[in-house]
Amino acid sequence: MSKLRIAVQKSGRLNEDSMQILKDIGISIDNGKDQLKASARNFPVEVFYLRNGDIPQYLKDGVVDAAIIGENVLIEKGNDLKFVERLGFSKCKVSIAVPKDSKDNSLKDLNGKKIATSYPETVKKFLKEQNIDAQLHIINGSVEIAPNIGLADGICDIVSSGSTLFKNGLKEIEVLLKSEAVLAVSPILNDEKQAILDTIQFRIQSVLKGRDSKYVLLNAPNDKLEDIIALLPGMKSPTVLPLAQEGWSSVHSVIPKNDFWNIIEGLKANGAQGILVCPIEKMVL
Ligand SMILES: Nc1ncnc2c1ncn2[C@@H]1O[C@H](COP(=O)(O)OP(=O)(O)OP(=O)(O)O)[C@@H](O)[C@H]1O
Ligand SMILES: O=P(O)(O)OC[C@H]1O[C@H](OP(=O)(O)OP(=O)(O)O)[C@H](O)[C@@H]1O
Ligand SMILES: [Mg+2]
Repeated sequence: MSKLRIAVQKSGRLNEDSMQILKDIGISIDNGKDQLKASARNFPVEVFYLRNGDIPQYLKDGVVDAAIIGENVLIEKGNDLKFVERLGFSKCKVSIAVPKDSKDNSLKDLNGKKIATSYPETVKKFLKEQNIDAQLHIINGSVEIAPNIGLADGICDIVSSGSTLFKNGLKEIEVLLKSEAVLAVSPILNDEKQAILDTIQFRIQSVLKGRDSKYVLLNAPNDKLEDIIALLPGMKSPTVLPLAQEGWSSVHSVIPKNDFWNIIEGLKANGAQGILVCPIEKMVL
């Protein structure tokens, strides 16, 4: 039986969350130190530990079948490579920034200027679309230092918290794209491997839905049940069970994590008591 070869970043910002998601979908890997390849014990998967920046080429060549990779790198080096799932971690932007006291305040001010970047293809495409003619200076790291040492007028690099820009006295003037870790796939996948990928994708979706939701249990006075139920979406609708105490019910439901506090405050305002909130490990619809 064939195995699906999945690439993950060997070390760096994506590694830990990538290994965690594989673990959460039930793929156990014996991860020996300095091992570049490992087989899962309980699933037809082989994991390859590679540099994030090298992964697009391996996908194109069919050397690996799938990969957990930053979307920004896929855009820069992936040409027509597709991804099948956004994974919700390593969120960042790719932005253009200039010294904060510079008179350049918008993209058009960079006409005829020099931009340092590790993302030349992304920047070239963007500048062309925007009709800006700037020169690129390609460097692999510490891009934010370039304007301070007279290497360039501006930079284009990853921005997350913004602290690297701040520390180097830079201001963001344009966001080219937003990125997060994605599950990318090789265009060369046979049916057997596609079936393994489908199973992995289904499991990942169950884990991600679980992470985005909370399970809520509460006691509700029966005369307020209608209002309380109206606040709770549930998977189909909330479960309502009578309590031993007359006039009260127990209500169970699933709520989206990002609306959590609003819903809880609404429940309390409608007389809900003993509200319990539990994490959901996996959610299979
Ligand atoms: N500060 C950040 N906050 C959030 N995500 C980030 C940040 N920096 C990088 N990323 C994301 O994580 C990915 C990996 O970044 P990291 O710095 O670990 O590796 P790298 O040096 O770009 O790659 P390689 O594995 O090729 O050495 C980036 O491509 C981007 O998608
Ligand atoms: O907005 P911030 O939260 O400051 O994050 C942005 C910084 O993070 C990344 O660098 P990293 O720390 O990965 O170092 P690297 O350049 O060696 O990859 C990126 O290249 C930026 O420099
Ligand atoms: Mg980095």
